[in-house]
This record gives sequence, structure tokens and C-alpha cells, in this order.
Amino acid sequence: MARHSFPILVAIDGPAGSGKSSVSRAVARRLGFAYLDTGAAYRALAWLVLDRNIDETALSDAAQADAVTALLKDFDYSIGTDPDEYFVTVGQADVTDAIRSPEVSAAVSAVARVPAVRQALTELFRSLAANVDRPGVVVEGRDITTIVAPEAEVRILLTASEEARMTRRSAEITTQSAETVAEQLRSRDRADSQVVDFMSAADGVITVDSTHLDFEQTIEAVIDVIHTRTKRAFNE
Ligand SMILES: Nc1ncnc2c1ncn2[C@@H]1O[C@H](COP(=O)(O)OP(=O)(O)O)[C@@H](O)[C@H]1O
Ligand SMILES: Nc1ccn([C@@H]2O[C@H](COP(=O)(O)OP(=O)(O)O)[C@@H](O)[C@H]2O)c(=O)n1
Repeated sequence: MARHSFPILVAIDGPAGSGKSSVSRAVARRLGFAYLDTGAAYRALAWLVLDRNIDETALSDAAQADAVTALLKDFDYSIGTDPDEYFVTVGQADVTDAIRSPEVSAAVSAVARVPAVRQALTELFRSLAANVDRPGVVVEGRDITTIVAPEAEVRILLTASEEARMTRRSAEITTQSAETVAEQLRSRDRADSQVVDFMSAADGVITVDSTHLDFEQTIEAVIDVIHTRTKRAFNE
């Protein structure tokens, strides 16, 4: 497929379990767009920290930041941006499933708060999004509407009540109790929101609240915003 010089950028932020990944991927599939999951890169770097046996809890904040920053030069990361062929690799290792483990989820916020990490990954996301071979790209994370792509044509904050988010996530994770999943999600959101604000919509960002929408209705609500904002119809 030909590379489009200016893919339409759809930026989606929101807290854990709000539906960012699943909804973004489905929207991209329907519109023939690419899909970029930015949380996967933070998770993959956290996976590398654990794989190298770096015990972050034993280090001071500054030493932690240095250790993680030093890893960036070995971070041979790649991600599939085709919504039908999602994969995440670090070097030769396929980490698509490993980055969803509770250990990685527990370690990721500490990695994501290191400024040098955010800077490097933000550059990576801009370059990945600019080089997709589709007419548009849906990029989802925590700071896409505000930092990574504040100029995006479409900017959405996808929210849902805490209760709905916890229920949805614990239905997915069967290896831990619902209480454990909820507590981990809450504590990750708390840590993450000290670094970026993804709980309130920045100027010009449209909120889609999926608390009372099912999955299909949420996809349709997001596609409606895309059509309204771009004033264009894409092949559905
Ligand atoms: N509107 C919705 N109604 C019901 N379940 C949903 C809805 N949106 C997403 N889900 C489900 O909730 C779970 C969490 O969604 P996910 O996309 O992983 O969230 P996030 O990427 O924001 O953490 C998934 O199992 C997904 O299928
Ligand atoms: N744009 C982003 C995306 C993710 N992240 C970090 O990466 C972690 C994992 O993101 P994710 O999107 O995979 O998390 P879920 O919402 O899917 O649980 C978050 O908890 C943040 O610490 C970030 O800091 N900025």
C-alpha cells in the first residue's frame, strides 16, 4: 500500500480499562487506518528492566532513572501497527503476551515517569505515526492528545466510571481476584496521573464516556467524532 504523506491522526487518551486499546483497534480496522498502542512501548521497556534483573525497588529515584535511561540504547523495539497483525518485540523476543503480566503492570509506572524515557518514546511514537501506510492512524495512550500529538485532527478522551473499568478489566484477568485487579488498576492510575493528566479533557478534546455504552456503541461514538471532526467519510 502507498504511504500517505499526511495520515489523519486520531489521538485517544484515557485511564486504564476505559477501552482505549480494544476500541481504537476496532475503529482502525473499520476505517482502514493503522493502530498505534503507545502503552505497549512503556510496558516493553518495563519488561526489559525485569528481564535484566534490575531491582528498581532497591534503587533511589535518581539511580532508577539512570538505570532505565541507560537501557534505552539497547531498546530494540518494534510493534505492529496493522490492527489485524498486532505484535510487540524487543530484539528477538516476542513480548506481545509477556508485557501484559501483573509483574510488568506493577513495574511500568516507575519506568514511565522517567523524563528521558518519555522524551525518547514520544519521538518514537511521532515517527511511527507519521510513517504508516494507511490514510490515517489511531494512536492511543495517556498523553497523545496533549504531548505526543496535540495538533491531531481528532482528539478524544475515552472515559468510563471507575466501577465499569474495574469490572471490564477483572473480566479479562482470570488469574487474579477482582479485588486485586481493581487495587492494582487504581494504584497504577494514581501513579500515572502524577505524570500526565488523562482524567480531564484538555481544550479541544472531545470526551466519550463509555460507562453506559456497550462495545459496539463506543466504537460508533468514536467513529462519529472522527467523521464530525474531519468532515470526511472513510471506507467502513
Ligand atoms: N464500552 C464497553 N463496554 C463493555 N466492555 C468494553 C467496552 N469498551 C471496552 N470494553 C472491554 O473492556 C476491557 C478493557 O478494555 P481495553 O481496551 O483493554 O482498555 P484500555 O486499553 O483502556 O486499558 C476489554 O475486555 C474490552 O473488550
Ligand atoms: N502514552 C502513554 C501510554 C502509556 N503510558 C504508561 O504505560 C502504562 C501501560 O499503558 P497501557 O495503555 O498499556 O495500559 P492499560 O490502560 O491498557 O492498562 C501506563 O500505566 C502508563 O504508565 C504512558 O505513560 N503514556
